[in-house]
Amino acid sequence: MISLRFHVPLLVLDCLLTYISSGIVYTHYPSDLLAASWIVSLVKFLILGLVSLKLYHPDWVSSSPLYVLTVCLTPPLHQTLRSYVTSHSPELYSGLSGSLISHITLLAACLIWDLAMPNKIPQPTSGEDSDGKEKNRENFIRLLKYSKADWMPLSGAFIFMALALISEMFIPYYMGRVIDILSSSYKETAFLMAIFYMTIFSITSSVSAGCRGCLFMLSMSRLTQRLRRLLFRSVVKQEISFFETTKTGDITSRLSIDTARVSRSIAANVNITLRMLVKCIGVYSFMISISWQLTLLTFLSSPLTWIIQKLYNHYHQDLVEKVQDSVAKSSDIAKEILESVRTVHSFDAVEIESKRYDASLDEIHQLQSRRDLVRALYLLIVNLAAQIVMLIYGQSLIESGIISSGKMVSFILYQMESGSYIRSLVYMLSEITHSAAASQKVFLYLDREPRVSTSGRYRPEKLTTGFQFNNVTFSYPSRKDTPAVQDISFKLPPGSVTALVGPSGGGKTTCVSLLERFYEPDSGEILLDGIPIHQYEHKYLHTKVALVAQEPVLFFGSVKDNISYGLDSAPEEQLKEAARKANAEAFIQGMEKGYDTDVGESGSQLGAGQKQRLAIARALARKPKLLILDEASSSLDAETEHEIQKSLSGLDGLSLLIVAHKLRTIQKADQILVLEGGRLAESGKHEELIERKGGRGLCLKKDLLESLDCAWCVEKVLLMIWI
Ligand SMILES: Nc1ncnc2c1ncn2[C@@H]1O[C@H](COP(=O)(O)OP(=O)(O)OP(=O)(O)O)[C@@H](O)[C@H]1O
Repeated sequence: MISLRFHVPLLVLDCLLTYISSGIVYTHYPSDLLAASWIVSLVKFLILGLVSLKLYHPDWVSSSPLYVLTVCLTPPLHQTLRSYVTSHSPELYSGLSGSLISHITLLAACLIWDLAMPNKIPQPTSGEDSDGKEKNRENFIRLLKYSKADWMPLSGAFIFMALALISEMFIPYYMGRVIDILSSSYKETAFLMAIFYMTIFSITSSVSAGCRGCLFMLSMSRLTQRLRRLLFRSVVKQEISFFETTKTGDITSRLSIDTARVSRSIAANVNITLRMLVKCIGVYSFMISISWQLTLLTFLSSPLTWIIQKLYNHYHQDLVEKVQDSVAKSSDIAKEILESVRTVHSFDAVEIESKRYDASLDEIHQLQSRRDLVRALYLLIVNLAAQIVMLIYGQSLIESGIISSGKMVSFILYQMESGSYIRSLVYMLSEITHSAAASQKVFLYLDREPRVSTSGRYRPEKLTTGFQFNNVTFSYPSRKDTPAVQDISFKLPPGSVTALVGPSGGGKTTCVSLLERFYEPDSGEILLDGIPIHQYEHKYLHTKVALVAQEPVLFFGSVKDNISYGLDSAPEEQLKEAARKANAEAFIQGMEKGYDTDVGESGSQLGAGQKQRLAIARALARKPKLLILDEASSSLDAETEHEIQKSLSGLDGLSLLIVAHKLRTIQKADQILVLEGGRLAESGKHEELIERKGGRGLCLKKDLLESLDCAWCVEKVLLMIWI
């Protein structure tokens, strides 16, 4: 933002104009210097404004008039404030010193703005595309748009913030006055007035600060909530491979930490901008009015502070990122242990796992301590350097009678205030740098479109010919060069039962996932009634295809909630009928509250067989055209399985696709598809496959036997004996 091509000519011209115009105006208005200083500023603004438009600089196109306006307004504003508040007689800045101070103040503000809103922000590590440049400003504006709904509390917060700041600024001034009154000839009225003003400003500042904090917190939490809601919606609709390639810890940390940080950044940015503005015009006006020499000295120490700050920011940012990573890692560990607590207990690994978690906490602690130490050192160096220089010089000014000790006290208080301001500024600077990165990450997820499109709109009244795989080939995104299924073609006619069999890793589950549209085939097509399934409306398709997995996932809630899961509305009779067909009605009615019984977290209050029957009922409640049972009867006894199959086969037009290991399931299937190494090795009815018993699929070789999973081997052995 700071450009020599822009600032140096402007400063020179400003000094020249101030010198000439002050001389002219002074001769015409010797008695009203306040009015004179406003006229000088107006003239300067017109000329400098025109010139600044010529001094083209890309970064300054939008903000140059603001810069000129601030430079021109600061001196008369300062004079006016000073004459009203302190009864000082106004004076004209007639040369280099006045203009220099205005420019330096503003340049310092620009520098801080530059630091607060750097052009380059840390790039996300996820490898997602991003242009990076100017992104943080764009993100900030986008965040402001998200905050539109909170304009009332935010405006209130700004007003209270300005009030608090203005009141704060007057307190040190009146403290200095009290000291001066006490150390010189005591005047009671002046003393009481000073105390009165001090009290009024203190009360106003405290009340306003309280209201400001409250309103900021309110709008911040509302924004956080809004962002979380949007982010969750966007994340949860992503395709399955997104969740396979993105760590859960990453997603949850974006939902919880990054969203909060991003909303905080609004308050932080506004804090910086407003505080800079009010402090620049206010605190530094007071400081200059007390002693311009000391103020200049404070400014001269700024480059040193700035260099230290740059170094600090660089190191601190690195540490903050490490802390964030280790926090995410630690929550991943905790999650993993808690999710597999049964295994941990059965292997008596409680102590080992606790130690693993302890180690992750220790790592966080070490990193946090290092970060805090660096911060403490930084503050110490910055504050000490500035204070010592100023105190030594201040003492010489008092000794030579240039300022009174009361004024020196006021100055020190102002300087301390600006010190505390720098502290919060530094905190907010790092906060803003990280919130820029955080908002980048949040927006990346918010803007991410699922790779599996859900834009299909086709939803016919009637379906007639069923599903069909046409030369389908697919590789998982994480294993691009090894196809999980290759050139597979088969049909699932309405009303038929198809068994998918084969050794582990053969591609059975992959076929199911493709039917569910968890992934998109790399080549070939999956058709429903001759139309590619991606052209169907997403919700419609998922009522036509229902999946029951081997270990079905149930959700916390009642039996009824679980059966009607995902359905907008379903009459109770429809749910009961589904439960009946799934052979679940008897056990549901046997429960204390029947359909209203809670199933516990993830269905923990139900047995494995009951869970499977409930999951089958949930699938049937949607009245699907294709029901996929992915080893879904593994926990059912033979009789229950038989009952379920009987009721399912009675359903008109329902195709069943069964990923099976059980002989009895295979025997009854209309077609058996044998998948090996991702290819369709054999297909046909049970009898046909047996007739072809010399064929590959049923040939029992020793090496093949070893490579197959246990259940499949048992099936083969049984088949051989049976044959
Ligand atoms: N999410 C995944 N990411 C990468 N590769 C995968 C993924 N899921 C499966 N695979 C691989 O794809 C191939 C087919 O796996 P698939 O799960 O479809 O076989 P399967 O016949 O269902 O096996 P199982 O009977 O053990 O479930 C295997 O080589 C497997 O390692």
